[in-house]
Parts: sequence; C-alpha cells; structure tokens
Amino acid sequence: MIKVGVVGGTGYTGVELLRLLARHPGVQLQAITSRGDAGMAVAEMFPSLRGRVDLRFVTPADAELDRCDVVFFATPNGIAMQQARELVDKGVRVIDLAADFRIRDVAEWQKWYGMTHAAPELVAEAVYGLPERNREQIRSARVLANPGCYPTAVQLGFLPLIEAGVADLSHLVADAKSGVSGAGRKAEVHTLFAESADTFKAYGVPGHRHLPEIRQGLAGMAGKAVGLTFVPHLTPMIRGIHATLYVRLTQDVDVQGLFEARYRGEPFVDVMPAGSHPETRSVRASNMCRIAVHRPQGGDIVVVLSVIDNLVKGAAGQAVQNMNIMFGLNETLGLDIVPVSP
Ligand SMILES: NC(=O)C1=CN([C@@H]2O[C@H](COP(=O)(O)OP(=O)(O)OC[C@H]3O[C@@H](n4cnc5c(N)ncnc54)[C@H](OP(=O)(O)O)[C@@H]3O)[C@@H](O)[C@H]2O)C=CC1
Ligand SMILES: CC(=O)N[C@@H](CCC(=O)OP(=O)(O)O)C(=O)O
Repeated sequence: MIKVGVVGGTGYTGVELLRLLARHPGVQLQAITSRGDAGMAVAEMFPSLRGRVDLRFVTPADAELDRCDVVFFATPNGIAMQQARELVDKGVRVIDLAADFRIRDVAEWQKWYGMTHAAPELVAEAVYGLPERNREQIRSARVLANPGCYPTAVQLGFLPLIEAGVADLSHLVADAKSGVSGAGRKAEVHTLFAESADTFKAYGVPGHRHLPEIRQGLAGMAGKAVGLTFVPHLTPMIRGIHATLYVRLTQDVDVQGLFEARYRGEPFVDVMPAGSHPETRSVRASNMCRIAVHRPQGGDIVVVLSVIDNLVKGAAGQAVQNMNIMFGLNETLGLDIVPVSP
C-alpha cells in the first residue's frame, strides 16, 4: 500500500483527491491537513466521504508527512516549494497541484507569480506531469508538477497538430471557459453566487499566469517558440473547462485521422467521431478529456474542441494518474469513473 499525505484537504482539489484516493485499491491515506479545521473529522466537513475516510484533519506541522511515500500539495501557489526539499531528502515523493514547479525558467515564474522561488534547484529536476506527453520521465519523478487546468485542456487539444508539424505556430488561439470551482473554495467576491451566476465574462486577457505554462508546453512540442493568444472566461457552471482552439494548417492533412492515431491507446483522451460537439457534462467527475476536431467548410482553419473536468483531469485525477505512473501501478487504477450525466 502506498502511504499518502494530502496537504490542503479542505479545498476543492483536496476533497476531490480524497474522493479518488478513498476508493483507490493501492493507497492508504495517512494524513490530511487543515490549518483552521485541525481536529475535525474529514467526513464531518464532507459527508460525501462518510464511511470512506475516517481520519481527522491535522495541522501541517503535526502531519508527520515524512512517514508517507508520497505527499500531494493541494495548496495555493508558493507552499509546496517551501517543504519539498525536506520531503524529497527523506525519500518522500511530492506531487504539487499548484504551479511551484511547472515553469522551468525561474525568473519567468517569479515574474508571473509575484514571489521569490524557495527551491529553484528542484524546478530543474521536477517533471511536468502531462502523461500523454511525458509518461517516461514521470515514472522516476521525485517532484511532479501537476499541470494547471486550462493548460491541460489546451495542450491536449493542440498536441497532435503541433507534433505533426502541420500547424502555423505563429498564430495559435485558445479560447477557454471554466466553471467557478476553478477559482477554489476560499471566499472571494467574484465567486459569490450573485456575482458569478447568470452572467458570463472573459478575464486575464492581457496575460493570465497559465499563458507562460501553455507556451512552454507547446514550444516543447514544436521545438521552437510559438505565438499564442489565450483568453480564459468564467462561466456560470460549477465544474468543467471547454477550450476552443483555432489553428491554421500549413499543409493539407486528415486531421481526424491524425488525432485518432496520436491518442490511440490513451486511457484518458477520447477523440470523438468527426462532427461531434463535446459537452463538459460528458466528462463531469471523470478523468477523461474528450476532443472533437472540425475543419469548417473544408478551409485551412482547424477548430479543436477539448473538454475536461477542471477538478479531475485538470487537477486531482491527473495527479492520481501521475501517482499511478510514478509507483508502477496500472495508470487507470482508481480512475475508472463513468461521468455523471445530467
Ligand atoms: N480548482 C481548480 O480547478 C484547480 C486548482 N489548481 C491548483 O490547486 C491548488 C489548490 O486549489 P483549490 O483546491 O482550488 O484551492 P482551495 O482554495 O479550494 O484550497 C486550498 C487549500 O490549501 C490549504 N492551505 C491554504 N494555505 C495553506 C498554507 N499556507 N499551508 C498549508 N495549507 C494551506 C487550505 O486549507 P486550510 O486553510 O484548511 O489549511 C485549503 O485546503 C491551487 O494551487 C490551485 O491553483 C490546479 C488546477 C485546477
Ligand atoms: C475559474 C478560475 O478562476 N480559474 C483559475 C485557474 C485555475 C487554477 O487554479 O490554476 P493554477 O493551479 O494554475 O493556479 C484562474 O483563472 O485563476
């Protein structure tokens, strides 16, 4: 059994991790932290976990995380980087759901995240956990940077076209919409029901912190820098990301065949039949990314539609997928979930 610690068990990605780990046959939950609710039974805060998780929250200081085999950080940016060194030195593997280890250029990270990096030497060795791209490196990772939610949906949608060298790399466009749980559980005015329901808006147009992460990933696929416009939107739904991507083809290819070939055998990417329009509802609560590819009126613009659940393939589910790979388990263990519909 893999002994697991979760730092940040009271947040949305934290409770999603608990939902997945509680039914994972290879895992034993060892410690779940909360600073403010230490002492409370986890199942008292989250009755959905009654009969599944019998631990109480403990403070991070009391969690004895060094007794774990792996620790998930489901915490705000800037927390994992303070504790990862000590854990890794004690042989504990770290999976960070935040962005501390995602950007290889530390100066670039510091610019976008507005803080000084506490463990730049670990950034160099950290592995970016997008299994469809980095599966081999993930196996031996000691520090795993779990991708952001928008970056997961966007990168999986662009990947086959960029790897095949058929995309105009100077003008990639990603128009993405997220449910409100993407902003986390902490209280903020813009996520109040009366502020976020029955309305729709873009944000972060001049520059969102996922822009450098996506650009880095796409440049890695292309072998050179890419030009990307990324516009996130907040939609009045709880879960889900819908990314609409626009790519100009530089040569005539069978795009449907290209996507099907690239993702054949991938357990968590479903290339839908030509002409499909995937809904976020079709992946809700599951680790699946569903993709449809269009070429409107047979022109040279490809429109890719990519949907994920931001809390699962966009966070906790992908983190468990990465843990499975890191520990040599079947990659789908604990993740065989039929989406909730409606
Ligand atoms: N929501 C989403 O869809 C996605 C989120 N992410 C990333 O995952 C991380 C967690 O997000 P999310 O679950 O939404 O956030 P929440 O705000 O819902 O939860 C944050 C958690 O972190 C804990 N926490 C806060 N500060 C500290 C601290 N200084 N030390 C230890 N624990 C702390 C809180 O617990 P307590 O206060 O009880 O200690 C809480 O459990 C973030 O970095 C986010 O950017 C990534 C992809 C998608
Ligand atoms: C809807 C919403 O607010 N989404 C968040 C992104 C989700 C997230 O937490 O991503 P990171 O892990 O990279 O920080 C945002 O735009 O800030």
